[in-house]
Amino acid sequence: MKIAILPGDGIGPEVTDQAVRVLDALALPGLTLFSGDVGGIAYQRHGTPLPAETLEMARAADAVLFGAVGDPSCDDLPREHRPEQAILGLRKQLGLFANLRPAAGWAGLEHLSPLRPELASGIDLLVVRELTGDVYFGAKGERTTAAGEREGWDEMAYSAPEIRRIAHTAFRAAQGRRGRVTSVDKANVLETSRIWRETVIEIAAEYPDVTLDHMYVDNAAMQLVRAPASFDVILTGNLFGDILSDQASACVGSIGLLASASLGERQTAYGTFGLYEPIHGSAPNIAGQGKSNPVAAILSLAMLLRHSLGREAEAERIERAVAKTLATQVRGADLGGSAATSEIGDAVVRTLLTIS
Ligand SMILES: NC(=O)c1ccc[n+]([C@@H]2O[C@H](COP(=O)([O-])OP(=O)(O)OC[C@H]3O[C@@H](n4cnc5c(N)ncnc54)[C@H](O)[C@@H]3O)[C@@H](O)[C@H]2O)c1
Ligand SMILES: CC(C)[C@H](C(=O)O)[C@@H](O)C(=O)O
Ligand SMILES: [Mg+2]
Repeated sequence: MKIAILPGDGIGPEVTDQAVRVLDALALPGLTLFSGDVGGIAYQRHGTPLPAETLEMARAADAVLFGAVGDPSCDDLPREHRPEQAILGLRKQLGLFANLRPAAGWAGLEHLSPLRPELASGIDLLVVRELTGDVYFGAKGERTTAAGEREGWDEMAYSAPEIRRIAHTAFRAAQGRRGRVTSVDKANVLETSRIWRETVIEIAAEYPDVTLDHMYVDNAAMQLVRAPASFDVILTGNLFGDILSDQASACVGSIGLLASASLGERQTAYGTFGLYEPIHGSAPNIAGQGKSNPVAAILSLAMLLRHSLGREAEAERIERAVAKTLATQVRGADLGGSAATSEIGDAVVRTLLTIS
């Protein structure tokens, strides 16, 4: 079993280190770890945010554990050199079109949500975000208007095959959950969303056991804070999914808690090849201060073990260790506590070793 570790920038290395410690504590036989540069650090060392050797390392692995990319000192670079291009390039080039972002309320953390505690504790949803299409990957550029002013433009497109495959992911996920898919779009305005909605309806016919409803994204953003427990699976495009998943993280307490899996079609000897990362970014405002919450990275490792390595028992063991750690008040500043990043890692490892 090969895992490529790509820590990246800012708090990426801090939180990934803690996830790797948890992985080490499991002492899985036959596991080899490789690590590579990605993002701003890769640009500094190799002149590109996604060096060919990093991409090859990811391709050759059974799974990728990714930290975060983003470096404010790169903000003025041309787009192709900016750190964020690395994660977009990995997703696209590895065919990782299905991004799973689960968000569930944590017992004992309800008071950290800006929502009323009874609303926060009822949250148990999965954002299924399409990850290799939409306005992210359309043509883009800058031009001059007739009046001689600068104008930026980004093309938004979704093809029916792209929509069909992510719809299948969402319906299958709903079958293993509460059997409900809410497809989120902007079909009252966007052509991409009209095709999206019609295609999702077509695929729904193959899943008579799943209930489908549709919501415009503006209403979905409102319902997510008004009645978050009403959502089971949220099926949506790349841009809307990016935004709604950060919002869902605040509803359950902190962005430092939300993990993700990015999956494609490639099967390995042990499961589905995938890339696993917290939904948060490189958080330059707290990087290097031991203030980052490594829980999202540790839970991303659990998703890796589940989906790519076929290690459900170990995935659940990590999830139980995290739940117990949070329950014992070992919490970082984002959760109102004072534990440092490494202390949270220590506590998860310690707890892991006491449960089977
Ligand atoms: N997949 C990725 O690599 C990814 C994801 C999102 C943003 N980014 C990049 O990260 C950089 C910063 O972006 P941003 O500030 O908008 O988003 P961010 O997610 O990095 O930070 C948003 C806020 O949440 C806090 N936060 C994030 N993760 C935390 C954690 N684990 N523990 C405690 N607090 C945490 C930060 O301190 C900040 O206040 C940008 O360059 C952006 O492009 C990368
Ligand atoms: C860094 C950025 C390109 C990325 C995205 O928008 O997909 C991030 O916000 C995420 O959620 O993973
Ligand atoms: Mg995001």
